[in-house]
Amino acid sequence: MSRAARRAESLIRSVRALEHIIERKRGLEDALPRASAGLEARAGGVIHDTVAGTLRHLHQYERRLDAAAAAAAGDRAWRAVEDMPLRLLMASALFQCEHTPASAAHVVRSATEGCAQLGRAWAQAPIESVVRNAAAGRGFFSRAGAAERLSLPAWLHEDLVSNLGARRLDAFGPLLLQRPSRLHLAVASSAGSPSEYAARLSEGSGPAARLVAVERSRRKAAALRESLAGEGRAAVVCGDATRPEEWAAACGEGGASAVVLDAPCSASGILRTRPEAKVHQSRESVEALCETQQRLLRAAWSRLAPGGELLYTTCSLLRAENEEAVQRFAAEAPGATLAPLRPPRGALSRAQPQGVTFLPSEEHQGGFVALLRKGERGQGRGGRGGGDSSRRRDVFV
Ligand SMILES: C[S@@+](CC[C@H](N)C(=O)[O-])C[C@H]1O[C@@H](n2cnc3c(N)ncnc32)[C@H](O)[C@@H]1O
Repeated sequence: MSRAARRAESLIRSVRALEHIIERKRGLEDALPRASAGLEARAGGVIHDTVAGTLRHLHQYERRLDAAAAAAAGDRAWRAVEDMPLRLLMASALFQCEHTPASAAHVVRSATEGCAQLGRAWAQAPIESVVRNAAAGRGFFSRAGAAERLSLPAWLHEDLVSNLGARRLDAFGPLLLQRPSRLHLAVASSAGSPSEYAARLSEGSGPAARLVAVERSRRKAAALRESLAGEGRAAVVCGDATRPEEWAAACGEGGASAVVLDAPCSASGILRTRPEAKVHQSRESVEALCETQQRLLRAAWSRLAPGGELLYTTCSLLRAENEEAVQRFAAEAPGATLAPLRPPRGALSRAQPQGVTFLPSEEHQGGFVALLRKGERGQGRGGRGGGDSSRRRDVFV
C-alpha cells in the first residue's frame, strides 16, 4: 500500500470512529481500539490524535464548514457538509492540517482519496477548498463568538459562564482545546489506581478493614478486579450501585466507615481527555445524571455507618452536579453535614461551603470534591457509636 493510500485509510478509520462515537454515544476508549485494530502502534497513535483532536475542535469546525457552504450557496458539491461521513472527513482534515505536522498537500491528497474511498468523489472540490483555506490561515474566525472559539456547545458555554463567570472560563477555556500530554492526573476523578484508594482508605482502620468496589460496567469491573488482584481485602461487585440489595451482601455486617462516590457526570471538567462528552451531553442528559447522582448518594449513605464520611467527587464544573447536588442531598439525609474543605495549595480552584471546584489548569483537570459526614445519631443502623469499629467496612463506588 502506498503512503498516500495509508494516510487515506487512516483518515477513513478516524471518520468511522467519530461516527461510532457520535451516533452510538460511545467513548474514545471504546472507539479507538476498534479503529486501530491490526495497525502498528504509531499508526494507531495518528488515529487517536485525529479522533480526539477533531472532537475537541468539532463545534468550531462545524461552524466553519457551515459558513463555507453558505458562502458557496448554489454550488451543489457543497451539500457535502450535510453528509455525515464527509462532514467528519472535512473536520478531521481541518484538524490534521492545523494541528499536526502533516503538510496541506498531504492532507488534501489523503482527504480527496478518502472521499473517493467513501464513494463520494463528487465532493473532492469543496474538501480541497476547505483544506487549502485552512492551510492559508483563512478561517472564519473574524466573526467567531466565544463559544465557537472555545469549541463548546452553546448550552455548555452558557452554563459555564453563568456557573463560573466569563473571566474564569476565559482563563481556562483555551486549555480545553489542548492535547492533554502535560496532565499529571485528573483531580476529583479516580486520581491514582483503585489499589491506592484501597490502601489510603484502609490506613488506620485496622487489619479487619476491607474495600468493596461497586461498578456497573462489566469491562471496568474486570479491570478493577485485575488491578486489585493483590489486595486480599478488596472485593469488586459488578452491579448497580443505586440498588444496595445487589452489593450489600459483599459488605457484610455493619456500615462502612468511608465511602468514595466517584459519580458518573457530564465530564465537563475533563473535556481534554473526554472531548466526546461535548457531543454526548445536553442539558437534558445532565438533568438525568443529577437524578442518578442523588440515587447513588442515597444508596451509598444507606451503607455508611454513623460517624462515617462520604467523599463525593465528579469530573464536572457544573453547579447542578456539584454544589447543588450535595446541598440537595444534605438537606434531605438525616444526620448529614457538609464538612468545609481546603483546596491543596497551588491548585486552581474555588472553595465554597459545599465543596471545592477544581478548574482545569496546565497541571490538572477540572472537577469537584465534597465531604459529607454522618452524625453519630445518623440514619439507620447502630445509632451512637456505630458498633464495633474493627468490623466496619470501607466501600468504594
Ligand atoms: C466518573 S466514573 C469513575 C469510575 C472509576 N472511579 C474510574 O476512575 O475508573 C463513574 C463510574 O460510575 C459507573 N456507574 C455509573 N452508574 C453506575 C451505577 N448505577 N452503579 C455502579 N456504577 C455506575 C460508570 O460505569 C463509571 O465507571
